[in-house]
Amino acid sequence: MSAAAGEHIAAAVDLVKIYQQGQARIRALDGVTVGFVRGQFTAIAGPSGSGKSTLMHCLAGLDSPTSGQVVLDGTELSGLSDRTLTRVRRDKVGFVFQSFNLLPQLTALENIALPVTLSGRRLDQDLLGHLAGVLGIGDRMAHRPGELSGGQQQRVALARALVARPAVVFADEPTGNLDSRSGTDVLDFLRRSVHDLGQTVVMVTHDPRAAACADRVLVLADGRIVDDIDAAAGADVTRALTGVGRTR
Ligand SMILES: Nc1ncnc2c1ncn2[C@@H]1O[C@H](COP(=O)(O)OP(=O)(O)OP(=O)(O)O)[C@@H](O)[C@H]1O
Repeated sequence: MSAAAGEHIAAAVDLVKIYQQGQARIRALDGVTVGFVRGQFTAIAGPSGSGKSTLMHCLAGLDSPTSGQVVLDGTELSGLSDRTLTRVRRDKVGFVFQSFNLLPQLTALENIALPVTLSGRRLDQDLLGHLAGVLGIGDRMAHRPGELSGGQQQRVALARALVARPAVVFADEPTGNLDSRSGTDVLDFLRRSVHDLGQTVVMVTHDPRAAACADRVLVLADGRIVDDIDAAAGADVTRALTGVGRTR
């Protein structure tokens, strides 16, 4: 897998994550090996408690595995100091969360610019203009999150995640708090960002319809990958997921 890690923008090798809760040991990840190629949209699906968020958090450097390796854009994450890990996350990763996670006191524009500013880089005005246009938020830039709808807030969060041109965008249930129309817009945008801008996107979802928008669907159960569906080749994702009652 070391060679594979070289071909992949993100890779995990034999990841194990054990949570200790009192006397109980919960094996949230049980030996996950997987690579993500550049410019692909991958969904991580599976039932509640199967380890989707844990896998995403380990891949993104938000959590550290009990054992195993994560390589993100050529950097092996294990053993990095908290400070270095924070910098790697800031420079290489864009995040989109179910709950938007915008700073309420900042305007939409300030929220979008924050990760770039914090890393000491210049905001790419052309990309910002492109993203604002595609997302339809150009006239909302001076608004604070409290003055925006949920769908608009998530579109601001998408612009924030994309404008720094991260190696990988990780999205955790990005449509979970949205009505179906706004959810569809978010998924369409993620697809376009992959196919038009070459962005790599990894999205955790329990929704088979959301997973069906991806090129590839990894199915987790009990901390293991039990299926790897090539949706780009026309596999029927909704049927594959719902047929076996795998999603919550
Ligand atoms: N901080 C923690 N401490 C203890 N156990 C945890 C912790 N985080 C997750 N777990 C456990 O690890 C397992 C995997 O959790 P995880 O959140 O990764 O699953 P998931 O597939 O994302 O679930 P959901 O769809 O409900 O969000 C579960 O059994 C969960 O209870």
